[in-house]
Amino acid sequence: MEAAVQGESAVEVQDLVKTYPKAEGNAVDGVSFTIRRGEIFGLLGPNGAGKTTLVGVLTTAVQPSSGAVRIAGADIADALRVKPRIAVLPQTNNLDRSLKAREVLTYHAAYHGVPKAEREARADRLLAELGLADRAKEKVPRYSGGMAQRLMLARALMHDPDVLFLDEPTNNLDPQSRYFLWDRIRELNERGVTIVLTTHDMNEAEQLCDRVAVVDHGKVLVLDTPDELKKIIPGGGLLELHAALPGGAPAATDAAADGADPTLAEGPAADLLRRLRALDAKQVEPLATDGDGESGIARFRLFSDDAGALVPAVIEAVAQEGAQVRDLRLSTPSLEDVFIHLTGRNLRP
Ligand SMILES: Nc1ncnc2c1ncn2[C@@H]1O[C@H](COP(=O)(O)OP(=O)(O)OP(=O)(O)O)[C@@H](O)[C@H]1O
Repeated sequence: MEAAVQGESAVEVQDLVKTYPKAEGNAVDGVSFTIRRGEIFGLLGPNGAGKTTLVGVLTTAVQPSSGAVRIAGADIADALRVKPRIAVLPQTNNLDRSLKAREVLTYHAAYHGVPKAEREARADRLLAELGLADRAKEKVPRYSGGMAQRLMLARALMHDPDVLFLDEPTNNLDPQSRYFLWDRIRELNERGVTIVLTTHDMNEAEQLCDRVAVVDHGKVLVLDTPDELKKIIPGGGLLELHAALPGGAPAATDAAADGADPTLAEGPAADLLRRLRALDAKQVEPLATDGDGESGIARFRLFSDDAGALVPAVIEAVAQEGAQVRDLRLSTPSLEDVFIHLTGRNLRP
């Protein structure tokens, strides 16, 4: 290994910009950050935020417009040096359907110049580790979606990369396959592989990632550990209220779901929201409402350092509106709360 590889940084991104021809604005808009060697790094962002473009640049698939990127010490412009250091687990199955599973692995390693004895041994080890040993001689089309995903992960590891990019790796997997993949990702990381994980699954990011970057409109909005990011939310505690409204008609919170200011709307949900906002919480948020108009259930979240202390006043506010408490839960903000807090609720194109 070269000296640079042994340094602290697996990925260094400086002032990176990517502008697509004829596009409005930059898909990646002046981004700088560092991914440390040996960490599991999460990339979160709404659709169109720029994650795919960013990962495309980091994996040499997309040409940057300006800025600098180094992967394991090598300049991204030097693809011949970068490519052997990285591997990508794509979101869609791009396995060669004419091959048997084990051939997928050995051919890939041969392409990367791994000596024969080593690639044979590595293929057997990876097939065993990924639970595919007894299906190694089957052709790719006979593989289920979950098996294909594991085979693609094995393929990605055949040339022993320093940095592994995973693009929504558990999208469309059943819970068993998801947990299995999470365990393998952790094991790989313990063996020293740096992982860059793009995901829309906030729980996955929270479970796996040492640090997370939230990207939107081509910029990194925040970058920190999941625990630190949760401190962004005003108030360290969360109280979630579900209340059955008098006469249903939860118009106010429907309006909120569309991005309108619910305080402008009329109706029992808006009245209750106003009462809750008068309490000693740092922030009160209406959520989308369940209901059939007859018995609408309005849902609210109150953020406060001491959310438990709000319980009596919340119950009283509900009673004063002639509503009924259906559920009242205390918790701490999740990464999803942070994500919504930073990127909003509006649908992206
Ligand atoms: N080849 C392209 N040509 C022009 N514009 C593009 C191209 N690829 C992406 N874009 C635009 O660049 C912006 C960022 O897109 P990108 O696919 O990188 O976002 P993303 O965060 O990966 O989204 P998703 O979560 O939906 O995959 C979007 O506005 C998108 O429309």
